[in-house]
Amino acid sequence: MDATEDPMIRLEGVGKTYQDGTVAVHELDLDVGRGEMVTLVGPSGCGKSTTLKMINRLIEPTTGTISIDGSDVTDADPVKLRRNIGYVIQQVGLFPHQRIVNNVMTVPLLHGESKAFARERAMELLELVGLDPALHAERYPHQLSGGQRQRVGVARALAADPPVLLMDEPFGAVDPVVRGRLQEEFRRLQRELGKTVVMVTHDIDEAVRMGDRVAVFAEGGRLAQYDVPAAVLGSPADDFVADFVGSSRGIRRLAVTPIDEALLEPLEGVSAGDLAAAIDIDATLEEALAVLMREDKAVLGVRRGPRFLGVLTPNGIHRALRESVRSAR
Ligand SMILES: Nc1ncnc2c1ncn2[C@@H]1O[C@H](COP(=O)(O)OP(=O)(O)OP(=O)(O)O)[C@@H](O)[C@H]1O
Repeated sequence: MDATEDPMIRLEGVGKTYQDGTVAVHELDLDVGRGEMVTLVGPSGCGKSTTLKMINRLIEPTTGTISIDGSDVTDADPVKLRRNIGYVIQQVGLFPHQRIVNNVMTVPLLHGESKAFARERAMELLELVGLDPALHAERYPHQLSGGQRQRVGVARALAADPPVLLMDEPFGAVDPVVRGRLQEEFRRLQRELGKTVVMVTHDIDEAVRMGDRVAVFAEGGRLAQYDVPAAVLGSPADDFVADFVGSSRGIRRLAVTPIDEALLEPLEGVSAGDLAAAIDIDATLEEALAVLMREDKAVLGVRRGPRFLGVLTPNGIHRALRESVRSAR
């Protein structure tokens, strides 16, 4: 996919200066491809939320243009526009006195669907986001955990089947373990459904794990770098980005670097006691290392489906990291 050719979302020269003179976003150009997931990351106050809210016109830009699927958003009726863009925020904003199923049904009902259809759709969506409708549909929001409420928020945002989803720190309020699982599941769901997603986070780990591309914002709403995770980690555009991604970026790269078949070595000569269970070639180096550590082994088998391809050694992991730093430059 070439994200630049026919983007789903295009921001051109977009700026926002608030009435008190605060420049929240400065001359921003940003394209998001169809089906792409882009993360906006940066320190507090650098204009990430403002950028997101300009896309669905919760905030009007002072300069520049924003288009979705080729149409200028300023020409659209804001209410209609927002109905066609899913929006997930940290404090989900569920209606406290409505059952979970009714919370999700709201959106299809707003679109004029029948009650029966809306209910059926809500049940499907709850299942899709990993909540058992039989257990959770009839509960009230306060009877759910924070992570479960976040799932309901995602289900509700997906209810109108919008092509675009905007998410503002959607997993910020849940504990790290639940958060990791939600991130992983959401990413799978996003790929499966082919949604175009823009997600704000202040967490660089979350940004590089989840984004196809990462936009790093600096103070004053300046876009410091916009690139694939491996490039942001491997060759930061300037000192600000280098500092922001931090000194542990070598380690972070593990999460975004796939296992390359060229790194594998033959099985011959590896003693059975050193060999960990085989992992699929689609896994990342981080997952490979996790298996090695969990099983306390030195060498890892790698397969594609049922076919055994070879073994990955610590030496191979090291080479892969070096290679991915070089290719990101
Ligand atoms: N209504 C407003 N009036 C004036 N300044 C505002 C207003 N809303 C936001 N700002 C300022 O604009 C800048 C960008 O805010 P924004 O919320 O977009 O940042 P952010 O990157 O999302 O921050 P955080 O990570 O803390 O949520 C900040 O300096 C903020 O104080």
